[in-house]
Amino acid sequence: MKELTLVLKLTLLEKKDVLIAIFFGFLAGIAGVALMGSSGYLISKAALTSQMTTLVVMAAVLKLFGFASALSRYGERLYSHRATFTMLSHLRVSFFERLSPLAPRIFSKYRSGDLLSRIVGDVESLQNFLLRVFYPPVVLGIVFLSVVFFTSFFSLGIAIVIFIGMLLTVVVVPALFSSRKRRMDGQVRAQRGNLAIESTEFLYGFRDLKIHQQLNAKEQQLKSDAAQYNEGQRQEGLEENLAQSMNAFVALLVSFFVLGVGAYFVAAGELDGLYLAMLVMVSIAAFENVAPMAAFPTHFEESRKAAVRLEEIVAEPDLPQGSEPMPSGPLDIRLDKVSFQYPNENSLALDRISLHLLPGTKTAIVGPSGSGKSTLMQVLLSVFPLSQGQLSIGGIPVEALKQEEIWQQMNIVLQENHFFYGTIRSNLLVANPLATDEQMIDVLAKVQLDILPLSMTVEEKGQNLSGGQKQRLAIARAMLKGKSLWLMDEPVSSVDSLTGHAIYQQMFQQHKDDLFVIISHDLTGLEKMDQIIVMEKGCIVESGSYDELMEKKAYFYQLKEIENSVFT
Ligand SMILES: Nc1ncnc2c1ncn2[C@@H]1O[C@H](COP(=O)(O)OP(=O)(O)OP(=O)(O)O)[C@@H](O)[C@H]1O
Repeated sequence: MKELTLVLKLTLLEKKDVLIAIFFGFLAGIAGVALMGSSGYLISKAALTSQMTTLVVMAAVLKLFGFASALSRYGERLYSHRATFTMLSHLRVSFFERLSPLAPRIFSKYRSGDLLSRIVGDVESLQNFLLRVFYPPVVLGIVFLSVVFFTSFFSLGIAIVIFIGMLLTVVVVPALFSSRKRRMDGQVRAQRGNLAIESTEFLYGFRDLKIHQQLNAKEQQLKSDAAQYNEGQRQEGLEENLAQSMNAFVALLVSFFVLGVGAYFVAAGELDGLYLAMLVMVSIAAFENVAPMAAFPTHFEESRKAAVRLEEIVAEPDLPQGSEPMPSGPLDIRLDKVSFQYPNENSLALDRISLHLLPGTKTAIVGPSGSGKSTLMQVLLSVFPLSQGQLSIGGIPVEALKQEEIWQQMNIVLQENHFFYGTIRSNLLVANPLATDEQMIDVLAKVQLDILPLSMTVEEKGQNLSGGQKQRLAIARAMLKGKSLWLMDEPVSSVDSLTGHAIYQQMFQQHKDDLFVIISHDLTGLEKMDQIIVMEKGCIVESGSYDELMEKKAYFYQLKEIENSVFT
């Protein structure tokens, strides 16, 4: 139950609706029982009396109970569903708020299909929490206790039979089916997750699967996963029907028992025969609503598992966040023996990196593939928590700063940049919502992209732009942001070298006082950089200006020699 605390708390935010739903649920249940009971009484009374007025009054009362039952059921449905959907919206908002800070790291742990299945499927499953787990037992319990109390005035024996029947149908039968269900439920949930994972991979990788002629094989796999999931759901449905039928059967047996015991008491002179039909009808009506209780363990287990699966995603400790404001003025970045290890990896991706990056300087980070350059960039962006060491910006440790404030101060261009469906204008406004058309045209010109009109449509993920155009649009976006810390990971790798160098020249000339950190595979043009950091296997193996490193004739010099030999 502990796992459902958050859902319960969010449900109780709509306390008023929940209480009204319980009240109407009780009213509908008790009116239904009263309707059946009074009809039983009316039948007996009609057989024994010829007094018309009594019969007319009884018939009117019957009608009243009928109306009351229907209206109360409507009220119950209205308020319980309103409370449920409001709770779901609270849950989605609270889940999203906790998920969004984890977004940069989340895919190292979960596949997107799995995330989708959890976010959509599990949140959806929790709609059953109020409707089938929380309030029906409360309503049923109150209705049953009222019925037991009422029948005890006529016959204690019958009241005890109904009470035992209640224990059987509300507790014993559901408990018998719950362990079978628990086993089955785990399988169906895994099958659903699997299907979601395979479907998203199929969609993401459609082009590559087609190129490599693997589409049919993957399609077959998907069909077999879907068939397994369908079969699992079918079995689950059968099991649920079996449990409900069993419960209805036990309820009917109890009503027969009430009839038998009642008849015995009438024969023994312990019960007035006038009330026998009424008590049997009361019992039938009270047990009428009990069949869905067989599904209670199913829904309880489903809600519990859904809550656990959702909590698993967001339970990951968030990065420590402080509240210190970002210092104003030029900012420096200092790394002091910073190490970083990816979760579930054995070796360090960054090993005791120490660096001091000053305002007004340009630093290039170079090194072979897999040496840790992008990881260093992610650490500078404070996306990952450090395994060891300290990172400070403007003299303040990053743990003391708010993550959003850190990003607020940075012009960031990553290897892969996202473009939204919209226009060039709307994609530029992401960086600076207040930018004017003139400013946007100006930055487009600086990255030599002014042939693209601001109103041009950008398709999803920028599919209608070339690789180089996307990179230049990302740089234009960073320029528009206009902050003093520039972090760029291979920003012009898909741009021809002439245009790439012209863009760098523009940036460096226009932003002389800013701090630039640029990851580059390309070793040409690094003469303009103030500092070059050479990385290998997560360590800094060399650093210095271009001339210093060339003079040293060590690692960087050798890389340069290899590059020259390849291109000459
Ligand atoms: N999300 C991740 N989870 C686990 N290990 C990772 C992850 N990302 C990178 N690594 C590992 O960390 C090491 C450094 O990778 P990184 O991407 O920083 O290298 P890089 O120098 O930027 O490479 P490239 O030049 O090819 O982009 C590599 O061994 C890589 O396998």
